This record gives sequence, structure tokens and C-alpha cells, in this order.
Amino acid sequence: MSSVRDKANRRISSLKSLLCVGLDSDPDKIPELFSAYANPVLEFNRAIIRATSDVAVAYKINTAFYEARGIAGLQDMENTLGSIPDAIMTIADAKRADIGNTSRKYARAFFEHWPFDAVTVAPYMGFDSLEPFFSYEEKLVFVLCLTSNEGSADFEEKLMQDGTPLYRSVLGKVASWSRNANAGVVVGATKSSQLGEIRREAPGLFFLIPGVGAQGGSLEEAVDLGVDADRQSALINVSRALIYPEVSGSGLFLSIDDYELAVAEEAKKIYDGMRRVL
Ligand SMILES: O=C(O)c1cc(=O)[nH]c(=O)n1[C@@H]1O[C@H](COP(=O)(O)O)[C@@H](O)[C@H]1O
Repeated sequence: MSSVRDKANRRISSLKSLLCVGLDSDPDKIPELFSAYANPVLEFNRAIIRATSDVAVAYKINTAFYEARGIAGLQDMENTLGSIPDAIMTIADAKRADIGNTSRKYARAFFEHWPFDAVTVAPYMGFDSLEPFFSYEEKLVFVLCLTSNEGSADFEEKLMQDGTPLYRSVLGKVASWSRNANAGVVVGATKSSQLGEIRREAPGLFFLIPGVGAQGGSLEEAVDLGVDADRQSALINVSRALIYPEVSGSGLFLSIDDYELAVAEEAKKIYDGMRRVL
């Protein structure tokens, strides 16, 4: 069993949480308060980590938010990765994959240069494009299966000749490519009508389920339908709805402590919602 999977499942069982905090940290959205620092995004991320680490099982760094800012963004990504406690899983949401020779470099980037525990990858270039990721048997590789967006209808949900949707074929392949139980799939929380059936088809895969909060997916359904028979092996990601909590009263957060408190309250609400179903 992949040691990353073990680490995540141990934390899921002990905390009774599936919370994956999405660090989609956008300089245009983070509060003015952080602009006093030389690296506002890094300070923001550290505040989010402090506010959520007691209930988080994973942090997902969506690389787009860092790559968009060039070298400075990548430096923030690296320093953020270094600020996450060891017991908590780290996911590079990079959505990579290319011909094998190139994927080997992507895998090295996100598993070695930046020692993430897991990475997200896209399936449509086939086995040789994903094998370099799966060859890291201790890590976790999340393959996009049925995504949360409307565009999932364009390809993923298209019916094949045998009448089954394309994402089901992805699911079967990913299960067969898993080494040392290191494969996972991404299924959107907005697709709860298919989530239960996908879990039944793939009882041994680890699930990453984004789309709760800003995209409107149901937290309770995501938990109930996404976990495996041991009520483990699933993470529910929340990004915007958690890291940008609504301000009450004055309309402004007066201090970073205030901000952390608001994020911690939001995390606690999500955590309580999860525990009720778990
Ligand atoms: O792979 C992902 O994480 C992902 C897959 C998917 O189907 N839908 C989806 O929203 N995501 C990511 O999950 C996060 C969702 O963010 P919020 O909608 O703000 O919670 C973003 O980082 C998305 O890029």
C-alpha cells in the first residue's frame, strides 16, 4: 500500500475528517491585510494553514495560481509546501501528462524537486503518459475521471459504442494501472448522481472530490457516496468557500488573527458536516 495513502487514511480515521483545503490563493482576492508583508500570498497561505491544520487531511496547491505569477509564484509554492506539517498530505494540482519522456520530467518536478505526496494528471494521452507517475509507488496519482465542470459533457460523459460513458473506461483503466494501491480518481462533487456508481465500480481507488462550496456540490452526498467500505480513501476539496470567508459586521477584517478565526470557523463547519455523515 502506498505510504501516502496510508498516511491519509490514518488521519482520516483519527480525525474523522476528509477535508482537503484548496490553496487556490489569488493575489486579487486575498485581504489587503496581507499586503504589509514582502510575500503576501505566502503569509496568506501560512495563515490558512494555521487556521485549518487541526482538521485538514490534505492541502491541495493548484499550481496555476502560482505559475501565473512566474518565479515569485513558484517560490511561494515551494515555501508553502515547506510550511505544511508532515502528517498532512500535499497535492500538486497540476493536471499534467504528456508523452512518457516528458511525463518523467513532470513526475520528477512534482514528486522530487517539489516533494508533493500526490499529483493530479489528465488521462487522455493514455498509459505511457501516466506510467512515469504511477512508477512512484509510495505516492498517490489522481487521474481526472468525471470532472465538476459543465464541459465534462463534451468528452468525459460521451457514450462509447457499448453505450457506457467514456469516464467509465478511464475508471477501469486507472484501476488496472494502480501499483501498490497508488491510484486515485478525481470526481466532481457536482456529479453526485454518478458518484455512488463510480465508487461501486472502483472500490479500491482513492477519490479526490472537488466542487463543494463555490461550485454548489453537496458536502453530505460527497462524503456519503465518496468513501470506501472502511469510510476512508476520499478527500473532499474546498477552496474559495473556505479560504475567502465572508466577513461579518464592519465589512473588513481588522487583523490577521480575525481572518484566521473566520477561516477556522468555516473549516469547523465543514468538518462538523463531514463527521455527521462519516
Ligand atoms: O482536479 C481538481 O482539483 C479539480 C477537478 C475538478 O473536476 N473540478 C475542480 O474544481 N478541481 C479543482 O478544485 C478546486 C475547486 O475550487 P473551488 O470551487 O474554489 O472550491 C480548484 O482548484 C479546481 O481547479
